Amino acid sequence: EICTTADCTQSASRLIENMDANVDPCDNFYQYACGGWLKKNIIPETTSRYSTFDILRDELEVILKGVLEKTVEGEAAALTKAKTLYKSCTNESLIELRGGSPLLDMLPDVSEWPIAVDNWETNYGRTWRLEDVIAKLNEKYGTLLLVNFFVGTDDRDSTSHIIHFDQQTSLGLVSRDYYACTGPYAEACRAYEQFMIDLAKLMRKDRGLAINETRIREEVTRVIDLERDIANATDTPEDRNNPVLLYNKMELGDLNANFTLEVESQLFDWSYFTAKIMNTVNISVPDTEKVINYSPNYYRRLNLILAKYTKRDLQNYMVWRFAMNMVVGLSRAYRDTRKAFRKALSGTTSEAAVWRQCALYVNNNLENAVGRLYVQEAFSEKSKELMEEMIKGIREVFISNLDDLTWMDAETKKAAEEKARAIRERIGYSDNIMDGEYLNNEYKDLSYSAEEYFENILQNLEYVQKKRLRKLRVKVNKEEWVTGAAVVNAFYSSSKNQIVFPAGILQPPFFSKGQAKSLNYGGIGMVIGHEITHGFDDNGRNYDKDGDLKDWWTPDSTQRFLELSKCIVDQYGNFSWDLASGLHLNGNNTLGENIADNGGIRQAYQAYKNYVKQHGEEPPLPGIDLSHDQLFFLNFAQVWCGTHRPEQAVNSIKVDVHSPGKFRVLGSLQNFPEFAKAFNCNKSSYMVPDNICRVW
Ligand SMILES: O=C(O)CCC(=O)N[C@@H](CC(=O)O)Cc1ccc(-c2cccc(Cl)c2)cc1
Ligand SMILES: [Zn+2]
Repeated sequence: EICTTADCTQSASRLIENMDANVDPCDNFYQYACGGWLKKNIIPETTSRYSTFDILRDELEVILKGVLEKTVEGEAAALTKAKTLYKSCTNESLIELRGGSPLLDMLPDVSEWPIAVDNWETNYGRTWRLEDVIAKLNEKYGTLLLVNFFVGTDDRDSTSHIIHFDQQTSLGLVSRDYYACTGPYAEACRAYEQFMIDLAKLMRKDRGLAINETRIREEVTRVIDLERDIANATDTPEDRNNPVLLYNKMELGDLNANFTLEVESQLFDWSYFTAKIMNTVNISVPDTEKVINYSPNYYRRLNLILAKYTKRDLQNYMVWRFAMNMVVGLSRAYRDTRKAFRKALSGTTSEAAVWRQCALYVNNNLENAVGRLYVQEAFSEKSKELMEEMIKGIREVFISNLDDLTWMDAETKKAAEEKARAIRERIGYSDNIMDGEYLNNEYKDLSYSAEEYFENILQNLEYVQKKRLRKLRVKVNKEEWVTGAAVVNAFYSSSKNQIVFPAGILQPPFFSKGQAKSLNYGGIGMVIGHEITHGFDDNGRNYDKDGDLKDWWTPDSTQRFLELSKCIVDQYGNFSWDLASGLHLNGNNTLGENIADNGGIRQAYQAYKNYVKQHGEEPPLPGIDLSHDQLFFLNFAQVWCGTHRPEQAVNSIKVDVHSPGKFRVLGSLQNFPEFAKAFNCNKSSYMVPDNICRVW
């Protein structure tokens, strides 16, 4: 009784197409699962990473294009706004006509870019204050530089918001390693420098100003030296992976006392700076205000750096960081200054189609309006209850697995179970987005012009910042979703102790109500287990069931957790990635994701076996001679059939907390004996290492 429904037929052919049955699954299961896909697919020139997962996102963008281009009479105002924003973004001829003016006209608002004007000292330098520029770029342009001020959830009181001072977390180049400018980073540095030179020249030309190439190069060199110093002043991700150590609570007034910052003998006034930002949302902040300082050492190092540079250098740097991101909203000449830089960082030789960029932009900025359009078009309600059943089963497996853990004592197990039971789930989309009133209210302060894309971008930048800053005196809304619905991804929030599965990921190969359960459990089941396990990874484990940073572990269980995690750090750190010129994965920075992957596969598989025990074996799939146990692993692996451009590989190995797909598949299967059993792999094969790692 082979299953010959459309779903079974389609999934069977997809599985067969992607695999390479000539490869021994015990030698290299990734090659076995994806060999067919790798033979058939070439990365498009417009993308830096191409995989089954990325193709789902590309397909989602096609759906967004359809719904954003469609005019619907009498629709909610919020939906029309999304379509207007999209139209302004795709209005290429008008954007071309406007050249660089939209950017050139607003630079005075941030005290101008010295490199692109004459007499900057006279017109701006004299009254210039570092606090003013950092504050303006923050509260109005969403550009957080030098002093990274933001309002966020209080780690130790997840119902409240609090002001945070952090190190600069965004750099012009990908990460601090790039500033070595040698080896794989040389081209990126060169292209970054040329990008700044070309933009400065273009702006001076458009302003009818003389161009002194030597002068420009000198200033550009100083800007990059400054940024390199800033990068080297930041704490590394390894230094920042323990949220307990990051949590330095103090009073605003203490910052002036303990963290001196001085520019050309001008003292940075932290209270004045905070007021400059918070006054824009009418919130007064006294010197006794409690704040969190995530990076005291960075601020101490920063002062030494500021002593080496002038106001002009700092201004050149800050406006550059803003301007470099704004060229995407301008004419071809301005976008072209960024081409070589984009190639050096991602490997792409051409921009994505404009409609794609615009669909992505509108979805990122109006996620609830676009989410509504997407859900109406592509989501089936039936998915919700099936997901609830799967989540229930996988949660139970996580909890029953606690009994097997010899390394955790009873007291900690009890707390772990309570936290697992307390995890709240969000599936598909928030009901709010289906309520026109709610949606219109969320976007009531936004109004777009179909002819002014650049101004629309500025409006969005300010809107997002003000919305965040206004939260300071407001309680955290734990019901709020941490993501839009039109998103191919899933999430765990440690402060909300919440797992989220947006509509966008509830589709094949992850999930389909008509596809075999073995495929659903190997797909979305794995993701469900992954998200649950995030609550217990090296970061999530520090938060209790209410999402507060509170230690619920006995010292002994903590000690054992760290020992077992070390096994995973070493295992993934041993993977060398050919696409990234042989660089090894960073076992520390990817630990949380690797723990989540290793937990997820185990929980999903066991939940599947429980399902089969209860409902009986499923009928075989047509044309593929594999058991459903084997199909579970095959579908699991095929999520990550894909490849990266070398530039992107170097980029992601530095900043992505996820290991590259191939190693996520290989690493988690090597640690899971049930895989070896399903494929009868013997002890000596690559997929069956001598010692395996296990945490959850
Ligand atoms: O876009 C990216 O590169 C990140 C995607 C990403 O991992 N998102 C996760 C978001 C998060 O981390 O909680 C959600 C997720 C997606 C796929 C898988 C999965 C499926 C099959 C096999 C393996 Cl080894 C892993 C596990 C988790
Ligand atoms: Zn994850």
